[in-house]
Amino acid sequence: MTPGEAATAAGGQDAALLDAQGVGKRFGAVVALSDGRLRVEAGEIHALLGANGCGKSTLCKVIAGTVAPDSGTIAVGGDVVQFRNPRDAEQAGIALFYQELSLIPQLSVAANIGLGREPRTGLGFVDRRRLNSEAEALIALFAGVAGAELKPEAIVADLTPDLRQIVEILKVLARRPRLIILDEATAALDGRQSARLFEILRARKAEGVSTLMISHRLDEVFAVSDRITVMRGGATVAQLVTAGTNRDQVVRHMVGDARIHPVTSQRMPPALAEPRLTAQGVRNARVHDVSLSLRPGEIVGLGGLQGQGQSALLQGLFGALPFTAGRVTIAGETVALTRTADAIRRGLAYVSGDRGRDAALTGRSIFENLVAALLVREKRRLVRPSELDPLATRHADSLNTQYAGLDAPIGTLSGGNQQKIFIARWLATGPRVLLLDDPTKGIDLAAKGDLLAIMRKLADEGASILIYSSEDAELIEWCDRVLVFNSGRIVTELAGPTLDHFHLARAAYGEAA
Ligand SMILES: Nc1ncnc2c1ncn2[C@@H]1O[C@H](COP(=O)(O)OP(=O)(O)OP(=O)(O)O)[C@@H](O)[C@H]1O
Repeated sequence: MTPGEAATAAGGQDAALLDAQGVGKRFGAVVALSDGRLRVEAGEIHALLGANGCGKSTLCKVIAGTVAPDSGTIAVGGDVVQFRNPRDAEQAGIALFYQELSLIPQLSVAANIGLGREPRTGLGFVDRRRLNSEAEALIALFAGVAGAELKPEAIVADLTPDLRQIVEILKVLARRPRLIILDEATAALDGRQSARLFEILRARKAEGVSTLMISHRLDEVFAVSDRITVMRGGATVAQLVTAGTNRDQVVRHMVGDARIHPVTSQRMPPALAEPRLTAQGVRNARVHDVSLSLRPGEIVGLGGLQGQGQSALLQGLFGALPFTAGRVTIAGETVALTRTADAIRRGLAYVSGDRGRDAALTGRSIFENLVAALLVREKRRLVRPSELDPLATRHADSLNTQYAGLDAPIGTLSGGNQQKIFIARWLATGPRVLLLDDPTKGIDLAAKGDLLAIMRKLADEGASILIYSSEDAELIEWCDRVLVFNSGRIVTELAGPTLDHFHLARAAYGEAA
């Protein structure tokens, strides 16, 4: 923007709450943003969409003062601003929810929420009573949809991913911003928690507060947003009014000419073979007396509200959260799954959507992250890149991951592209039983289609797949049958005509199909 144009923006009558124009940002050779443009009005909910790696998080970080842009202008309420750090942005009324979370795990919930703006006593000490009561009032916003563990004194490291995500949201709300920026804030939340968040945002909107939300879930975008900005390849390509557009148009802007696998392709029912894996009466901290069997070629879903034992079952089968009772068989043989290395060697693979906690070898290269599981499976200690390089490249490319080279640190990838690498890590082991724990968190629509195609191919080749997804649509469209969990138990099995949104919701809330 020229100085003349900047002056016009500053003097304009109907200045937007936020107006970003021509924002550019490079990281070394990578052009993260070439022409980021975004206009957010006061009192609106605005969605920022685009495929993984298209520059959404970088644009938000520029707006929130975390990343310094190379070019472009940002105006807040008509005034051109230059934020040197997040504190500057906060003073201008902008607060960002970080996709990778900005919490200090060793501190309490209240300390994290109040970080940097702690109330003080007359003597200048932190006023813990006020800190806790302020946190208490914020926590109450999620009353009834968050576990009782969410308390001001709780240590963040002890919380489940959904509760940590809620704490990050509360940390943003505590700052009372005029512009709330949420970078995939619902990724770890279940349906009820997301719905509550949107209620809160609508209430803020009525007070003139705006929200900018990044989401890969088009259902929620169409349910709550007023306007949509779509980015592709580092540039803004469309600015739309939600009521005047539809899913297909938005997706076309997002992917350009790229191809998307049809997500609803039909497949043959799996052959009736002997079970590959059975569990009888298994238990651990969150699983109470669960029995199931998985045949070769089957894709079986785990449904229900978040945190009902689905993840604990998958972790139990993988030896990460060993069962304390019951029996598991693989190919007819009783096995003790007490260590993940044993599970990997028996052909099991576990993909978690919680990339922060379970997946990343932080500080290591993409290559090391890709081959980590394969080396355990093969019991190999020495890495011979000449042998592994082609394999790593093939698997990294299988989900259309964007990366500069296999040597680049994993942390330089966008969130969704990191998740694709963690999925590829397990595909590289050639698993016979694939355990997927909400694997599509943060990955874009095209990659979801690619993942489904890969799952179907693996199943057609005889693998068995057990998948938990927080998105019912994935369970309905991807699975042969779905076991619905409630309080650590399977309450219903849905298949064929009963495998739909209605029956899933009814079973999740405690009624049998
Ligand atoms: N600190 C960094 N160092 C190097 N490259 C980076 C860095 N941060 C982002 N990038 C690159 O910039 C591009 C844009 O990343 P960004 O995180 O903004 O994408 P995004 O649209 O938010 O993606 P996602 O949907 O996967 O979260 C990607 O290619 C990413 O690898």
